[in-house]
Amino acid sequence: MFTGLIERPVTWVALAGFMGTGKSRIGWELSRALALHFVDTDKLITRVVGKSIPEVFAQEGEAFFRACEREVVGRVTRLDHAVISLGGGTFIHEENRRVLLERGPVVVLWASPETVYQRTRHSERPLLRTEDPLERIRTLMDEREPVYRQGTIHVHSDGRPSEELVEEIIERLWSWSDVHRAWPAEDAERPAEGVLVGDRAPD
Ligand SMILES: Nc1ncnc2c1ncn2[C@@H]1O[C@H](COP(=O)(O)OP(=O)(O)OP(=O)(O)O)[C@@H](O)[C@H]1O
Ligand SMILES: O=C(O)C1=C[C@@H](O)[C@@H](O)[C@H](O)C1
Ligand SMILES: [Mg+2]
Repeated sequence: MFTGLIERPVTWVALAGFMGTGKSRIGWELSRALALHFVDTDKLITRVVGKSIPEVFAQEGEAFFRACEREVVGRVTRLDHAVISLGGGTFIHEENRRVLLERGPVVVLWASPETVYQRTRHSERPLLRTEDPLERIRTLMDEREPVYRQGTIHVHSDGRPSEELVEEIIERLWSWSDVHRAWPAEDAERPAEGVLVGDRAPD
C-alpha cells in the first residue's frame, strides 16, 4: 500500500540568483530528483506573451516585463508540488521577495562574475547587451548582492557539476524542513492554507 510514496523535504521550492547562476538548469534537475513539477518563470512569460525575452524588453519595455514577473509570482506561489526557477531580477523586487519567502524556501545560487560571463556570453540577456558585459555583470551583481542574501539557502555553483549542486540543495532543504517542523509556531504565522511546505508529503 505504501510503495510509491515519495519522501521529500518540501513540496514547493524556488530558485533565485543572478543571471547564469544555473536557476533554469539546476531547477529542472532538482524537479526531476524530487519528482515535482517544474516552472521556469522566464519561459512562462515568453510563452504567454508570445515573444522571446529580448523581444519583450525591446518591444514592450522592461517595466512591462517586470509587471509580467509580478503576475507570474502571484501564480506560482499558489502552486504546490513544484520547483520554480525565477528570472534573475524577480527576487530583487520587494513585493515578489516578500510573497516568495512567505510561501516557502528560496534557494539562491551564486557564481563569480567570470563564471556568469562564461555561461551567458553565447545567449542573449538584454541587460548584458553592452560593450563590456563582464563589467556590467560586476556592477549589477554588486548592486543586487545584499538582496539575494535575503534568500533562505545559499549555494555556490562555480566549478561544480549540476548533480553535486542538486544533492547539496536537497540536503540543505532537509535541514531547513527539520527546523521548520521543530518550530511549529513559525508555521502558524503563515497564511497559506492547505500548504504542506516542510511536510514529507506523499503523492
Ligand atoms: N553548475 C554548472 N556547471 C556548468 N554549466 C552550468 C552550470 N549551471 C548552469 N550551467 C550552464 O550555464 C548556462 C546558464 O544557465 P541557466 O540558464 O540555468 O542560468 P539562469 O540562472 O537560469 O540564468 P537566467 O537568469 O538568465 O535565466 C546554461 O548553458 C547552463 O547549462
Ligand atoms: O537579471 C535579470 O534582471 C534578468 C534575468 C533573466 O533571467 C531574465 O529574466 C531577464 O533577462 C532579466
Ligand atoms: Mg533561467
